[in-house]
Amino acid sequence: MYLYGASGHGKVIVEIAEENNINIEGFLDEDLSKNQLLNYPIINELPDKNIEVVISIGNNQVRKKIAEENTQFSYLILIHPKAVISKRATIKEGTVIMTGVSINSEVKIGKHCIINTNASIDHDCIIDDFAHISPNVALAGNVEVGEGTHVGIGACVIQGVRIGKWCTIGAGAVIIKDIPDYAVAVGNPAKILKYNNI
Ligand SMILES: CC(=O)SCCNC(=O)CCNC(=O)[C@H](O)C(C)(C)COP(=O)(O)OP(=O)(O)OC[C@H]1O[C@@H](n2cnc3c(N)ncnc32)[C@H](O)[C@@H]1OP(=O)(O)O
Repeated sequence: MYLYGASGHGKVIVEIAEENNINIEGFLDEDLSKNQLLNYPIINELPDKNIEVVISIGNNQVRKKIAEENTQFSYLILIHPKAVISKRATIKEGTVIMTGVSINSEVKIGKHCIINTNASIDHDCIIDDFAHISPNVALAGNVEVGEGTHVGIGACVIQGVRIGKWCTIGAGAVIIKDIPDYAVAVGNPAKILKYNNI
């Protein structure tokens, strides 16, 4: 498999693939100044054929653009062996799940999401495509997170809350009511700071 994006996030994903004994051919990256990361080669030309890929870029908008522009690839799901995932959860292609994550019953996770280190996602949550749930986030039961939304490190969300699409939830925020599309919300209890211009 190849990782698209020779980045710090890519280093974490390499180690998930290694833990799963998946053969890593190298990174794909358009930056010609890069030629190696963690002893894996970086290939600057994008293959125009069906290869197995995970997009290892943290920016949700960029991840979406790359996925939409490169439909010739087969996108893998990568799950760290030390994540605990309900057999009733569903996870779509391109999504990566880091170490220490807990995902409970009937959670639905879309495509090309990042579920980062030690995040806790409780029963019946729905995470839409291209979302990023940062390290140590806690989502209570029945929370919805819209497409492309970034939930910042250590945030927590009470049960039943709906967070819209392309929102940014600040580090450590406590979300106790619904958040509209594109909002940037911070604090405890969280308040809307501004709106993302997407
Ligand atoms: C493995 C990994 O690395 S995963 C990556 C994880 N990264 C994150 O979780 C980052 C999350 N990002 C944040 O929390 C950011 O601070 C953001 C996106 C919420 C805001 O960033 P910016 O738009 O640059 O806002 P800026 O820094 O100018 O702050 C604006 C105001 O909001 C306040 N503020 C910013 N972030 C927070 C926060 N998380 N909680 C409370 N207040 C905050 C600032 O103090 C400032 O207040 P002031 O105007 O009274 O001085």
